[in-house]
Amino acid sequence: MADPNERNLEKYSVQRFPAVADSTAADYNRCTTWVQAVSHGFHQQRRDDEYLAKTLKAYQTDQRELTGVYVNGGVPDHSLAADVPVATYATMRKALNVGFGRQLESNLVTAVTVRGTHRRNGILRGMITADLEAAKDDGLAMAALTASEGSIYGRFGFGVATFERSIKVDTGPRFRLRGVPEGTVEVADPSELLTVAPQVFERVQRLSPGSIDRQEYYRLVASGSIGHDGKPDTSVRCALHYDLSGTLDGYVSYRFKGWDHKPYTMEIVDLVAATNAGYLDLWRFLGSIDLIDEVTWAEAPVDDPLVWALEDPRCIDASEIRDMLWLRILDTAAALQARSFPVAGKLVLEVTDSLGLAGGTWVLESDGGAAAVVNNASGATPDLSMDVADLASIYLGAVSPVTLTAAGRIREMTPGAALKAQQFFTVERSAHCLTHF
Ligand SMILES: CC(=O)SCCNC(=O)CCNC(=O)[C@H](O)C(C)(C)COP(=O)(O)OP(=O)(O)OC[C@H]1O[C@@H](n2cnc3c(N)ncnc32)[C@H](O)[C@@H]1OP(=O)(O)O
Repeated sequence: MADPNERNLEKYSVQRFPAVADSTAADYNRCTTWVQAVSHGFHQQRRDDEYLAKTLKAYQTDQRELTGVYVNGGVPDHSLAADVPVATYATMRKALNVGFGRQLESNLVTAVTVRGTHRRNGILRGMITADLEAAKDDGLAMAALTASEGSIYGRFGFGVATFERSIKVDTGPRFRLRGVPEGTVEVADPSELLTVAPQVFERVQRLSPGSIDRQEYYRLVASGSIGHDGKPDTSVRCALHYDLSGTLDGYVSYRFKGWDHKPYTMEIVDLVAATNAGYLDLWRFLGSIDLIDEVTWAEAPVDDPLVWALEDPRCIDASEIRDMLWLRILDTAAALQARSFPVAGKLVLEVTDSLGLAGGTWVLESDGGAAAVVNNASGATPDLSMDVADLASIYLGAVSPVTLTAAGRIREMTPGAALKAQQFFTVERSAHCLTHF
């Protein structure tokens, strides 16, 4: 642990190891015990061998690095054994779309748990500070996570970078979309998604600011190959969208909630479209399914073209707008240089960082398209001053710097600089992330 107090050093030891899927490998048991500890931490059931095998296979494909924190010395009789970690943490590396097609390799943090009997001893702080420092030392400029609670990660410099919301769409007679279909939709066997889903998502990843490249698990879930219990989910159905030239450019996988659930509802498992037409045509299809009154989606964009395509936008009952992707800038100059800024000009940004990873004052100069140059400007008077978490929140346009100034989070030293920064950090379409991890 990076920030260990003496007590923790004596009490705990940390092991970091790659996920292995080979059940005959020496490390397999350590990995399965680690997965069981994660299930425990998230109040899920004990996992059976099938679930463990499938999960570790997917983890190995993603090259996940697992961290476990173990109690030193003995544990009391009858309690969980010393080889069961009291805390878990995992990382993998995936690309983040930072706007205008640019990709930034990022350190994805997931599976963070600390056993209730060891909480609030600084174990999370130790794990996360060590990992963020190591990721930066390894040349990464960005870390990302999705959070179980909104109060945990701001203190570590993470800021909300995308939102999502749950929608219920009334697909009764008033469900009508403007325009006409620009392709065709065909029903397919869900197993087709094992190959099709990653291909379609690869296009979406190139086109969508805020998108994170998906882990292996997604194609398994979308195709019904694995459900929450590790068994195949035979209730999953799927439809594919083809553009006018016959190229497959979108899919939806969905399941019926059952005849005892009223209104009769189709629940979207995954909806991915690489074209605007594909997205709307898949909704046309969903709206046309006989015997179904409602379609629900828990991962809908907040800025959703569907609202504006519907003749009656009140068909959508939206609730629970939630923070989704949280970003943590590890290297300010590298993260800014990774982006393309759509306006030309210059901004001087002061960034504070309580973990000491990304703080400083930077001159950002953009030519309005191809290049952004970032120079260290220590001593210069900044136009704007903000915490590194706030820079993460404006980085893909999740919130306007004008709003963060009004909230007292950003300090504007040069009048008008917050509005200028809003224009700088604009991306080509509202950031949305379809990848939970
Ligand atoms: C990316 C993901 O995986 S998100 C999933 C996070 N995991 C969960 O929600 C599972 C259930 N919860 C847990 O396992 C634990 O309570 C954790 C992981 C959230 C926290 O672990 P702990 O080891 O207790 O945290 P730690 O003692 O290092 O606390 C670090 C700081 O965060 C604060 N903190 C920890 N948990 C919370 C919380 N749930 N809400 C608000 N603040 C919190 C602590 O007060 C402490 O603050 P300080 O250092 O500024 O004084």
